[in-house]
Amino acid sequence: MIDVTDLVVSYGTAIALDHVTLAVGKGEMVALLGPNGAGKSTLANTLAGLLAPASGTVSGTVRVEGRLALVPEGRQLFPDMSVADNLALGGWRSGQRDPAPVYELLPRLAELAGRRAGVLSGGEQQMVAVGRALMSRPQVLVVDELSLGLAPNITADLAAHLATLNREQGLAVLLIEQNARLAFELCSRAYVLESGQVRAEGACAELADDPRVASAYLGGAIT
Ligand SMILES: Nc1ncnc2c1ncn2[C@@H]1O[C@H](COP(=O)(O)OP(=O)(O)OP(=O)(O)O)[C@@H](O)[C@H]1O
Repeated sequence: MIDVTDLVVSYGTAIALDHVTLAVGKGEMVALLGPNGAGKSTLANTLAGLLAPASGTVSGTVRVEGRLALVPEGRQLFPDMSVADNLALGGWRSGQRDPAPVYELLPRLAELAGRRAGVLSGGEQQMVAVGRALMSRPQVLVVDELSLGLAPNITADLAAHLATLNREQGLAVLLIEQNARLAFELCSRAYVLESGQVRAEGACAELADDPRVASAYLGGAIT
């Protein structure tokens, strides 16, 4: 669903992604781990076509099959708009107006529909961000830091929703996370990005035993 080959993205002279190659197959859940500044959001934004041409230069190949939707870092909701209107914006490009399928998956959103997004809790806002992405009926979802600022039980609840979508609807997911434990629970494969380079990749079960990866979880450099 996602095929990235030799991707280089730089901001002026600063290289954010340095010859990155990665893939997400049909129905796969794949994790992308890495410390702050590794280039994770740059990759997410490149995949979603959000990289402003003026801010970055790009080379390499990015191929996406089907519709890709992004749950951006920090949710990026419109705080003064209602939950229903935030969801509607997610369906704007695909012409999908009916939120019923999203309410069916995330029933709490139906209860929150009339509330202003800005007054919701962090977990509720993240649920809106996930719901908004699902409004476009994507075949592949890129989630940039699901767990950011959320309590573990809220994160686990949202993660369970993603796992259900993957299992029941074959939604492919690229889960960008700093919480490696969560990523390894959900995903079968992972990549570790550091300083813009893929420094480790493989099955989560194997990566979890790799001391270099353990060091990356703690924010240290991979040697
Ligand atoms: N618009 C921009 N202009 C200049 N430099 C940028 C821009 N966006 C990101 N960078 C730089 O590119 C590098 C990668 O940033 P990016 O946000 O992709 O990392 P990240 O892994 O998502 O980090 P975090 O986990 O902290 O969100 C960083 O050094 C960052 O300072």
